[in-house]
Amino acid sequence: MEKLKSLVPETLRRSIAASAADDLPRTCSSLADFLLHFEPFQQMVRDLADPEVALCGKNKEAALEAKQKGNKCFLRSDYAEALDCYTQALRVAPMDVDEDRNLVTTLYTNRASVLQKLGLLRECVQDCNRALQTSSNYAKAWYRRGKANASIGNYEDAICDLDVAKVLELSISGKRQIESEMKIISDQHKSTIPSEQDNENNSNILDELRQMELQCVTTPEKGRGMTSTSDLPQASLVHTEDPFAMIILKPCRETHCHYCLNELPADKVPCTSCSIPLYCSQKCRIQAGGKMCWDYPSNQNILENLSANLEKYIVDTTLNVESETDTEHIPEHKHECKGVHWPAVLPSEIVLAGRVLVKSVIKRRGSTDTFHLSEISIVILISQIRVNSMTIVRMKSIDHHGLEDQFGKLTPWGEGLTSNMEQVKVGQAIYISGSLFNHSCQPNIHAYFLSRTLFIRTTEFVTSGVPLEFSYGPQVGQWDCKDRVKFLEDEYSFRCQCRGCLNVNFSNLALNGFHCVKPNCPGIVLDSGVVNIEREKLKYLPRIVSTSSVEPHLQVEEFNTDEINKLAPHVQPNNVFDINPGFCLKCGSYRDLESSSAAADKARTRIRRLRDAIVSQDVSSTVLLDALSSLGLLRSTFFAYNRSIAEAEDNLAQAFCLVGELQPAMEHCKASIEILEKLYNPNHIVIGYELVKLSSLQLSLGDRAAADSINRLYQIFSCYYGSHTYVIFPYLRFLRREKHISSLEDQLT
Ligand SMILES: C[S@@+](CC[C@H](N)C(=O)[O-])C[C@H]1O[C@@H](n2cnc3c(N)ncnc32)[C@H](O)[C@@H]1O
Repeated sequence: MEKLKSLVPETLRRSIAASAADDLPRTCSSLADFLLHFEPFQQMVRDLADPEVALCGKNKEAALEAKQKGNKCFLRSDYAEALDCYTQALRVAPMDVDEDRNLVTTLYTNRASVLQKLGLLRECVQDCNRALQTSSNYAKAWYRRGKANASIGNYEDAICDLDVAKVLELSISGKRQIESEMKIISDQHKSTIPSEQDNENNSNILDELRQMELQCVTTPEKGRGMTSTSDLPQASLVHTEDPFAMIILKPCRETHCHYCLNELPADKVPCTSCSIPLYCSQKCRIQAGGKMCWDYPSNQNILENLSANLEKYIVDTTLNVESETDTEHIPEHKHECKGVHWPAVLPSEIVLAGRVLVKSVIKRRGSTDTFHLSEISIVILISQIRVNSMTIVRMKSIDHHGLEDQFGKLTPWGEGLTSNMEQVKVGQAIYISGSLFNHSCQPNIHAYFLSRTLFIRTTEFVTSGVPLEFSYGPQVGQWDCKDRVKFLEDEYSFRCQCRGCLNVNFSNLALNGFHCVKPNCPGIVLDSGVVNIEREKLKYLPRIVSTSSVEPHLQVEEFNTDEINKLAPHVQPNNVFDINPGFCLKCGSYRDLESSSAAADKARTRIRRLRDAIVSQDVSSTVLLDALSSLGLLRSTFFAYNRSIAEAEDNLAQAFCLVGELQPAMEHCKASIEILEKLYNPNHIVIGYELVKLSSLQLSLGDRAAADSINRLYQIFSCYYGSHTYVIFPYLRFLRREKHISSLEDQLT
């Protein structure tokens, strides 16, 4: 692709780059004309579309080779490697429905053995199901399913599985062995007390989604946007939606399901017609690609000698998922499957545009409208995708079992939760209604994803008619106004008109502010970048602060009294000096920002060194002491709520944790939270993440304040994720359970 791009004449490239909207039809047509008559382009399309040459065709020889490798790994007990080999073999194995026992059946059965060895018993049962769906008379697969079902306590299924295996087994000795195993399982079954069902969290999402009346309103500043016709309490679910079209991002192609975007399990399911996508289940495979071309084998020949119950059991086991799956919607992968697999070679936005087009074409079939697409509409579509698509993110999962161990032993939280929560970008999607929500750097709603479904919740009480806006990325508290404005202009090509950017705001000044040169003065000193963007807003500030209330002739709605109150202690109430870079807003003293910045940069370099040491898990006392003295310098140079101080405190908390000194770790963690509470707000999700770290340290130290921290973080997460809190942050259960255990211990002592 890059090579092809470099072959487009420079003049043509320049004329397209410099095109105004009116010129685009002409310049784009020139590019289309050029490519249509350009032989290397034609050849590339031919190569990509040729199933023989293309990357994604099935290949029986390659599948057999990978299978052999898998068998060898299995024999030398290298199960992890065997798992990879069988999965690779399944990706390229063709579905030979004519053969008595096709390769796919054997591969799923072999992989089931590996999964059994690895203790992944549910996954083992799934692979047996897949094997039986292609060859229902395969005794070995029924037998393995029975053994795995017995191990996870599904005794009734296990007995049925072995019963079928016994019928299919040809040798008398084999039948006897199965019979004796059935007897053992049956005895185990009788001695087992049925366990209580975990009924928690079965709430129906649709029940939660009240009949919110959202309406689309248009303003000159932001175009269309969404509001509610009634007041909305905090944490209300206001919108859910499945994407019109979606694409998995390239870095996640081997790790996440290509349909639902959840992390892939050990029993990955490849596409039956090509070798590219991987799914977490058959259901996702079918949703993505539609029902595939092969038919299920008939069960007729094995059903003859069986009881009616067992007959029904076989039918249920071998036909379950496929027949139940709703395939009404338009499958995204189907038109890309076989021949060339475009997502492997083209940029995500182009593939997404292709999926939008296919869906539109299919939807119009049957309607009388004709569908005509010119080069210019494709260009518009692609640029609209840039503006309107949403990036689907996932919270990187924490290993719960590891967590449980840590709680069990109450060991220090070195590698656990004192590190920051990480989000992974997994997909890009078009949501038809979701893309009508505008951006705010101080949002009042929060968007998140469960598999590919978008959910939107209020994070504060929202009065009817107030715009509902989530953040497209930057937020007040994270960056100052000029950085946010620049980011949004670069990434989304609009100048932000949100409340966080238009109004006076404490964080916009504090985040990168300097300390006054007088050590005891609480005033803020601003640099020229901040002054330039804030000067207009600050013009009214001294008068507002001096009267402690907003003067009637000023536009009241533009001033948030909470923000003014936060600023009041740090600025001079009387307008006696100008707002200039380097001058304290409280006492007017001058600070030489050039030399202060140079000194602060050195301190930040030493903090970065500490960060590197944390990453390599090798924190020496020299690095730690250096960082501590740098923190002192940052505190005397920067304003008390400057973000660099919060970051230094956070790094020190992690470093002390790593070296096993939990008390100072906890103090630094608290200091970081104190700053972030001012920059964001005390109930912001960022504070929730910090409280996870703090509470885990408090638990390790046996500090009773852990209970309050855990309650607080639970409140914050519930406000952002409502009934999905535990689905998104499963470890919160462990924290709450541990809090409960500590409080019981307190009662005992
Ligand atoms: C995903 S669309 C939102 C819906 C859009 N307003 C419409 O009329 O279709 C994003 C576009 O909305 C506008 N927009 C969204 N948030 C904005 C904001 N805070 N300030 C100014 N324009 C905004 C920008 O034009 C941006 O490119």
